[in-house]
Amino acid sequence: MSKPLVVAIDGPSGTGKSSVSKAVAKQLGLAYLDTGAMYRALAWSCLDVAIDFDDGSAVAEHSRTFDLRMGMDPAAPTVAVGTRRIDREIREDAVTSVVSRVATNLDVRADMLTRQRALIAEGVQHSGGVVAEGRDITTVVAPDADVRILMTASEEARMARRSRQLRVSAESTRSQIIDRDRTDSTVSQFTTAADGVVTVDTSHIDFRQSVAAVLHVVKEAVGGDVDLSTPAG
Ligand SMILES: Nc1ncnc2c1ncn2[C@@H]1O[C@H](COP(=O)(O)OP(=O)(O)O)[C@@H](O)[C@H]1O
Ligand SMILES: Nc1ccn([C@@H]2O[C@H](COP(=O)(O)OP(=O)(O)O)[C@@H](O)[C@H]2O)c(=O)n1
Repeated sequence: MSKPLVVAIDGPSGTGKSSVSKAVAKQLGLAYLDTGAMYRALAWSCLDVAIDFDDGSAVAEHSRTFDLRMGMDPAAPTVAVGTRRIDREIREDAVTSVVSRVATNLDVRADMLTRQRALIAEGVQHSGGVVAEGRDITTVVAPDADVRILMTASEEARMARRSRQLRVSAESTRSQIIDRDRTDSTVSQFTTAADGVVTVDTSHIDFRQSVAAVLHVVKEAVGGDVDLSTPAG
């Protein structure tokens, strides 16, 4: 890759952001940043040290001071607080059900913005670029990214994927994703594409086709600078 490449991908839950972003980062030899995992890590850490979620300033203060460490290798991304790895813990219901409470705290978002921009700069420096995904990457965190994509999918497709992924009923998935997206959308706009953002609708395409669709958008945006010949590892 001749020059740094930043790919920003946003979208609601279950559209395929994480899995597709990881595969694209692998294919392009870039770092991978899961910004949702950062909010999840904060929620986990607040639970761990028993911070009252109703106390917005205590949550924001904790966000500014906790020792969050993100590993950005797309083949094995990691999340830790200090030396404690919490990759599995942040996916548990206890965290999923409270994560929007920390993510809708505007002081928390300001802190995460600083952390995320620093991580993107690190990805550019060490890996020649980064694929960063979340809810506000194309609009707030990296509005100048070389490639900006909004992944969408029908509510049915998203619920079906999540229930398959978590092995739970579609109904219990509803509150996990639809209600959470509704709360999240009070602070970030991730259901319609902002100016210059390309929409990739994954409702009727499978995972491999979604990866190919994103790679196609990257290629269109940066042309010959991208080598798509290396197979994903
Ligand atoms: N285009 C697709 N078609 C079918 N399943 C998909 C597709 N993209 C992702 N998946 C699967 O759907 C589930 C949710 O994907 P994930 O990447 O976690 O979504 P998000 O990060 O947007 O919440 C995963 O099990 C993933 O393998
Ligand atoms: N850029 C981002 C990414 C995630 N988030 C928050 O973090 C939560 C978890 O994000 P996630 O990407 O792990 O969630 P899923 O889309 O995988 O369900 C979301 O529900 C949002 O509350 C955010 O506010 N801004």
